[in-house]
Amino acid sequence: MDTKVINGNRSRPDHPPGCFEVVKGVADWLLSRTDVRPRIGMICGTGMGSVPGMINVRNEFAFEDIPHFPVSTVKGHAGKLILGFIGSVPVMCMKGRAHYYEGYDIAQCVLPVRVMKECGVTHMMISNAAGALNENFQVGDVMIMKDHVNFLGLAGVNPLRGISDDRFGPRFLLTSRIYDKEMRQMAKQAAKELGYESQFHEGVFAMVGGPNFETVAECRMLRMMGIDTVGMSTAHEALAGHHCGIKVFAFSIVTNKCDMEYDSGYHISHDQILASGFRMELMIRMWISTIISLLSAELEKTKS
Ligand SMILES: O=P(O)(O)O[C@@H]1C[C@H](O)[C@@H](CO)O1
Ligand SMILES: Nc1nc2[nH]cnc2c(=O)[nH]1
Repeated sequence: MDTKVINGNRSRPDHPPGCFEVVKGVADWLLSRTDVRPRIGMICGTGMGSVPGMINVRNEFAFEDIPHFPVSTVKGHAGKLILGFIGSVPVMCMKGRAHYYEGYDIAQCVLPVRVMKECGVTHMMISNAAGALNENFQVGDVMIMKDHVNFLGLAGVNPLRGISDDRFGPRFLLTSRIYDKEMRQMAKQAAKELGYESQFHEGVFAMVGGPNFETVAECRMLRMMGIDTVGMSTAHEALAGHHCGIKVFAFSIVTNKCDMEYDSGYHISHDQILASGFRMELMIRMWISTIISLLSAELEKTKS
């Protein structure tokens, strides 16, 4: 059998999803088709639809045309990878994502993050649509993630599971500062400059597996744990990014409140979530554009 030795471990013969050789191969495939050498990576979930519109596009690829890339099957997730510039900043932007609940292995879900790193990305912005557990949050608000509870990761559904390859990062990863402090600071400054402060919060996100929305008892449990928003993406991507040394910034777009009462009659649907996200697109676009202006000065300092 044709096996390969990586760091003293014997890998499966078929190159498991997300192994270094596959990631490097995808990065080389992309870099040979573009002149853009990206510094900022973006994963645009629901509500971030207008952000790719800010990009001076050089190259655009459908996820299904990129070797090994997980393809999104969810309404509202366009499934395009864009390379180009926002101002003078070279970016690699995913318009949509593939979620774990769509049936992918968790390592396949984070393959794009590791590809970003191999393409030169140093800073990443990740968004999700989320339900608000914090009673002070309103639909239309944004929560900057200062931390997360990764229910999948805690249960072992973790992109760091399996053979440890030092070319990505360490076997045992410290995650107590997973969300970059300077980027969070810039995001808060940008919200202040734009006069959006009252709609912006900082808090704790929980990633659950989905695709169902939570029961009332689950919502109550999450809130008791000190969690502010809940969604079906992001934590695994942040983990993979932090693991390979990318500075990670992430936020929740509050598209609905979570149902805390049995007789509330409150109804949540994916279409409502898309509609809420759509209404926030302009504000998000202005905010992201301001953050990138603030970040570009820092990127200049570390230009190779
Ligand atoms: O990719 P995100 O997290 O923004 O997608 C949202 C959250 C769920 O996957 C789904 C629920 O409507 O859309
Ligand atoms: N799990 C979960 N994901 C969401 N995405 C958008 N809203 C929600 C929600 O209420 N729960």
